[in-house]
Amino acid sequence: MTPTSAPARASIPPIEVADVSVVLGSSLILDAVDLTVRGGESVALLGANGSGKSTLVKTILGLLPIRSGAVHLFGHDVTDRRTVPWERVGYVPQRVGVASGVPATALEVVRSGLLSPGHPFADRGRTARQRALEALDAVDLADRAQDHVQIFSGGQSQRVLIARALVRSPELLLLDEPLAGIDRASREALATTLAGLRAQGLTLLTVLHEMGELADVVERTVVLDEGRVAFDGPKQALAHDHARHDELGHDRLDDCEHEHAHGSTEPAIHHAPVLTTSVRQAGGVK
Ligand SMILES: Nc1ncnc2c1ncn2[C@@H]1O[C@H](COP(=O)(O)OP(=O)(O)OP(=O)(O)O)[C@@H](O)[C@H]1O
Repeated sequence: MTPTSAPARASIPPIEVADVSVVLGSSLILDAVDLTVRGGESVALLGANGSGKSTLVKTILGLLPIRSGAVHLFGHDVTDRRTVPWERVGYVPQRVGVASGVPATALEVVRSGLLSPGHPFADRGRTARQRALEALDAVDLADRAQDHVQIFSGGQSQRVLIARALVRSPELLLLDEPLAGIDRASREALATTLAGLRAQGLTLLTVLHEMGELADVVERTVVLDEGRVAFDGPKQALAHDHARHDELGHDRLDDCEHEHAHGSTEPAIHHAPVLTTSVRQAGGVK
């Protein structure tokens, strides 16, 4: 097999979701979803509860059966798991409690990110330790390496999970609701961490309920609505749409839980707004 050349590698999108439908139980959860994320992009995946965000992320990772369409990670079909370069992909699941009753230090949790099928001892040795310390340093927790994760706050736990995802130096990071349930200071620390990763060229796909502190880290937003892509475009276009709430009236915004004062001229970027026809037609929807 001819090795892929560097320019060809660079032009292959980290994520390519083409016309993907997913059925779980007897329900169509994803309906003909298209999503291409190019190298170095930072994309927020927004949508109301149950719109299919986590399902899409798990589908991208090849964890759920695809009814139709195809998902490629770095050009490799995810249904053929053995061919996918998983070391180039990091995943931070929806917070599952980093401690989970297991007495482990932050360093041990992060080292466990080096384990993979066929490499049962990859977390051992000096190099593994060094890599784990570097990953903890990237989330500003190197000084807490020997602390037990049971005593960590929600935000610190989230950063440990990010460090675990970073320990294999991935080029693509998928994060499922990293801001959920953590205090403001931790959210700001996370935003700083992700901004730093983005500056290093990492590709980011982040599931969010609202952009909040991550607004500056995101350049493009994709909104799911009942399993379909309802919007895909620059975050500014979505902010503009949301700022029109007052003109539209709340009967069009029955999914709105945002906190900004209506009547404010400040555009706010939140979770899945009910999109207006104008934005759908303005080229935001693909
Ligand atoms: N294994 C499953 N079997 C059947 N239905 C499922 C399964 N997993 C998820 N669903 C359903 O799929 C829909 C989408 O769920 P998903 O978790 O992807 O939504 P989400 O947008 O991530 O929501 P949230 O913001 O609440 O996390 C929901 O209606 C959910 O109940």
